[in-house]
Amino acid sequence: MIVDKQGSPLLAEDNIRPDTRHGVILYVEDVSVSFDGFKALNDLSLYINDGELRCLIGANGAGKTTLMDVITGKTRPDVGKVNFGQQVDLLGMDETQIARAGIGRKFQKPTVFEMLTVFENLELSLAGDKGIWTNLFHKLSGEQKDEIGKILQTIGLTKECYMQAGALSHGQKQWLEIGMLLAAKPRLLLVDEPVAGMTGQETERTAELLTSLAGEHSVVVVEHDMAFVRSIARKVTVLHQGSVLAEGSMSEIQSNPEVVRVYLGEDQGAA
Ligand SMILES: Nc1ncnc2c1ncn2[C@@H]1O[C@H](COP(=O)(O)OP(=O)(O)OP(=O)(O)O)[C@@H](O)[C@H]1O
Repeated sequence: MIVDKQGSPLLAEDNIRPDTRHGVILYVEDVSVSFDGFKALNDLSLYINDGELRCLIGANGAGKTTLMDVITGKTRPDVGKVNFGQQVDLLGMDETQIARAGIGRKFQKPTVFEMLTVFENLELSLAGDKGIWTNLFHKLSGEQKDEIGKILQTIGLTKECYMQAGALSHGQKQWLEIGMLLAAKPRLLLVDEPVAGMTGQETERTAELLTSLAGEHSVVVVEHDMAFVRSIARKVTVLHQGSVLAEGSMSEIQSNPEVVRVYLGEDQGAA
């Protein structure tokens, strides 16, 4: 769930409408980030199209997390431009404002409310900004119930709706958290290693889920599991030493000698 500094859920109504008339929802241009003189991002440029599903890969330390941190306002770049649509300058906004603008981030570890049911978790993400307990006793409108029903269907947890979230499998918790993000109707979703620790079946289901979200949402997935990346990606961006090394379809990436040398080399058998 996306919350503001007071812990209140951010609402879909808070979202602004990014100008995507050129088909691009996220512009990252010439961005550099240094930590004590070390360049974690080095003159990086990247464009995410409206409604696309993009996979971001790269060795440990390539800069993937730093890039997500820059987009979501957690880290300020030394130089560069980051725009949501053509007009909205994300570098002039803080983390809460960026989340409110319609950029949702899912971290690797699920953070659902374990003591509450699946339904209640979604209810909290959807309902007003009056604090958790008021929200739980606040009567949902028919429209809100429909909305939760739709999200439950999307994340495949309709049957588990009255189950305590703590009793869900690891994969189900990940899907619930994606559902909680969806309640805020983000235009752009950043998803960090969604299938780490999942069973084969859960991984397949996650591939279907993320693929189904593209179109209505733009989705950027950071993932090391190459089989998973191959199963969902239409376009892959490879980061290396803080810059974009290559971009293209999975087969273009796999046959790029530079990518094979610096990233896929030892993994090529599995990839
Ligand atoms: N707060 C920080 N202070 C100093 N160095 C940092 C900081 N954050 C990241 N770095 C360094 O920046 C580089 C890029 O890190 P980043 O976490 O973005 O890589 P990554 O591609 O996400 O790696 P991983 O796949 O391991 O998560 C690394 O060398 C890391 O040690």
